[in-house]
Amino acid sequence: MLNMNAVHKNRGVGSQRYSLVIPRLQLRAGEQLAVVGPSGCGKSTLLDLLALVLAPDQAGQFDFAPGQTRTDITGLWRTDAQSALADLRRRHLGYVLQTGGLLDFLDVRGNIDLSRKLLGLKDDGSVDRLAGALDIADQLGKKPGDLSVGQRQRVSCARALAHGPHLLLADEPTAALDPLNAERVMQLLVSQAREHGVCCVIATHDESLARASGLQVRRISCHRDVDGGVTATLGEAC
Ligand SMILES: Nc1ncnc2c1ncn2[C@@H]1O[C@H](COP(=O)(O)OP(=O)(O)OP(=O)(O)O)[C@@H](O)[C@H]1O
Repeated sequence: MLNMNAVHKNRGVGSQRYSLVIPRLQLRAGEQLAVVGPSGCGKSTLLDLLALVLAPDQAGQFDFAPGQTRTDITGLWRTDAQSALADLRRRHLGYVLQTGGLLDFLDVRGNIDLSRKLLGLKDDGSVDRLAGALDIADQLGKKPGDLSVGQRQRVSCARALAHGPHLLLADEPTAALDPLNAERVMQLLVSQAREHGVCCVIATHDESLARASGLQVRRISCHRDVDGGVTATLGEAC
């Protein structure tokens, strides 16, 4: 479904330079992957490349094929095809942010339904089904500000899944939670993605939680170069 080969992203210059190298990343439908590594190693940078919000500086190959059609993502960035990139994001991607990213002026139902509304999808009961599965069915009428942090993260997970994306990305979805809630949210997220056959990539610093949740693990490792900058490389599954 997604293929990356020899993809590079650079940020900053000189001793402040940070480079992410992705030698190879192949995602198949339904695959569940955790990207782990310490703070600053480039987990968010990788997710932003996958989320089509950050352009690679170099790419041997970067293809996305959520359905029958394969799209050359590098070509879209080269030609600055912003509306095509936005369309792919809207239709095929779901994104869970570290702190939820919910809209305060919408209630929980409105937040979960947002990704469907943007695509003009009619109510098919999926908002209620997801709310039930994520144990927030009794919170649908509340505003995000009236929820616990764990409930907010579960709403964010429901929102990211409601429109039936092919690829679910989650950036440290459990970092703000206590260990018990972290385990619960991770398990619900993974089981919902599995039930819906959604491929997911979850960035986390918590490798043991990722393994306990049944995710395949790939580490990002960093080394300092002679110019003082840092190169980070996505390793193979370990
Ligand atoms: N907009 C930016 N401009 C320049 N450098 C940046 C920018 N955003 C991030 N970086 C640098 O890129 C590197 C990777 O950052 P990134 O946020 O991807 O790491 P991370 O593993 O997600 O960190 P954390 O776990 O703390 O969220 C860091 O060295 C960071 O300083």
